[in-house]
Amino acid sequence: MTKQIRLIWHRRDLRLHDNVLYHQQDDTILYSIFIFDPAFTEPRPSTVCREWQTVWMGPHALSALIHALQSLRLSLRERGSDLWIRSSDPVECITKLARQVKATQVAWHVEPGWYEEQVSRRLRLALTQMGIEWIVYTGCTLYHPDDVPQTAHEWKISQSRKYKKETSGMQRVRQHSQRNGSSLLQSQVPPIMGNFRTACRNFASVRRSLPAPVTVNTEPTTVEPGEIPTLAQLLEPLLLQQDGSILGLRRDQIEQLCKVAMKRHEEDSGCQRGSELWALERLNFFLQHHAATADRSRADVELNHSSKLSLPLALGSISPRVVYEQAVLHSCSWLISHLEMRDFFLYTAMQAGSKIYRKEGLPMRAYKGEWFSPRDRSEVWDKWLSGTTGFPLVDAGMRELIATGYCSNRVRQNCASFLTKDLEIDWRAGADLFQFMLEDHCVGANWGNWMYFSGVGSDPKNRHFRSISQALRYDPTGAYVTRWIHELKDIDAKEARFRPWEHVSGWRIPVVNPATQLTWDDSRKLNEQGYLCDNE
Ligand SMILES: Cc1cc2nc3c(=O)[nH]c(=O)nc-3n(C[C@H](O)[C@H](O)[C@H](O)COP(=O)(O)OP(=O)(O)OC[C@H]3O[C@@H](n4cnc5c(N)ncnc54)[C@H](O)[C@@H]3O)c2cc1C
Repeated sequence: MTKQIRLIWHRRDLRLHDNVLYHQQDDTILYSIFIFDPAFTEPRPSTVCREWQTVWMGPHALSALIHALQSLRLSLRERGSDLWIRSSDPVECITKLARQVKATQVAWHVEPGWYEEQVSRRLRLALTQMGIEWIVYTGCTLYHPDDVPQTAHEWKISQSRKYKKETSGMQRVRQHSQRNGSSLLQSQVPPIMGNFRTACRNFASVRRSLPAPVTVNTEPTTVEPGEIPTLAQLLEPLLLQQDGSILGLRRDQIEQLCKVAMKRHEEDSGCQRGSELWALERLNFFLQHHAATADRSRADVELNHSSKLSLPLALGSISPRVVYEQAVLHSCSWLISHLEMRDFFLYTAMQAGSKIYRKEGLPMRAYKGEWFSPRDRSEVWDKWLSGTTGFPLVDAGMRELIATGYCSNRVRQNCASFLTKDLEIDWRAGADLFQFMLEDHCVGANWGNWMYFSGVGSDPKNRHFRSISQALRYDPTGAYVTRWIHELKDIDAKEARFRPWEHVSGWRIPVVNPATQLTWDDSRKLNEQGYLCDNE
């Protein structure tokens, strides 16, 4: 029998635990590679307007990626293998390397996203022509695509409360199928998130996670391992850009963002934030000490009010199934619900392909509003992205995002609602900017949530957040906004944290009428008593 040689192409699956690519017949020789695709670090046309460019992986995301790769390489070296690193087009690189090591198979994971699927498709074609076997698995979701309903009928019946998994038997037949050549599912997933989650829960079971391999069977080669680029090297193309060309950002804004990310990168190099080891420790720490008392209504999650696992989940340095298993052990049901929510957006992205980038989105019903191009509203666009709209919750969120690449779900929702429903700017500008800024960017979660909160996604309620009322409810002491808005630091009046234009001399004029940022009840309260905070 010919010796099996498998080349493993790592994408957003930067882990050894629960990684099916490392589970093969014992005598298969394994080689692993990660490729920096220039498409992710070099400017590309933005989704929102022709004149602007964007960069898919911004400084914060690149910083975490480097940590995750350093850690994965070390783990592979400890197991007798290595992680090869290259910077080039993945298809050219893999086909060349496959020839060089005489690979009989190339294996990789599905990644939601149109471009990501196109690269996967090109590679499948090239390998088929070369007569090399290819194997594509799905490892990013909680529920495996082979286990969820496959037909419109199955989706429908499994949404019913009366549906009984044990009596159906439909899903058991598919339980052990692993191979999945295309990331597209066979039938349309339900457009409403709640229906999707109920159907998955009723119909499918979460597969048991796989252990990390103790050793990785490999053989010496003449292949150069390659260096992991430094953050400074990866940021070079970005820093060469002209003023305003990247999503309208000024050069000084880009330089500042890179400076902040470089500083954080150094600070985080000890713990290797985003890596597999960091993620597993974070999961245990959070579940043991904080999950039971986390107040998930907070805009401010600084004190462990949420898991902060979005970064390793986006990089694939932690498996959603491992998070699930630990959440079950600690009876943390809300965390499981959030993983299901994540699945909904990933499945939608896998299914919709390039449609998630359309202005009209994937609406439940046609969107009736008007959107302006951010170029036509460049002044307010700049105020929104730099955190100077005058509204503390939105401004704090954007400033936290710039400083860390992260802000809580509540804050992201408010920033998205404000841009699209108050400033009436095309939602895709916001999604492009978040893609560039977020450390935890994930195509499905980012583009899906943006569609959802701008009214062209799967939100049946078409929510419009009133940012002052939201702040009163979710940041009632104003602790969050004072942390990020230094102009509010020395102001004692609590009311000023919600309506600073009334209390802080020289405060910028808010970009929209403040009355639009209050619910009807809060508006009445303000009119009647002249203030919003009860203790003043
Ligand atoms: C406009 C907008 C853009 C977003 N972009 C992204 C993105 O690019 N990447 C990303 O991972 N999340 C995104 N989210 C979802 C959410 O804000 C983050 O996942 C969450 O804030 C991460 O914090 P956490 O890990 O502490 O979450 P927890 O509350 O602890 O939740 C656990 C995990 O569940 C998943 N999750 C939770 N909420 C959502 C959600 N609404 N949608 C999808 N997954 C969810 C995440 O993987 C998260 O790590 C976005 C939300 C909005 C409103």
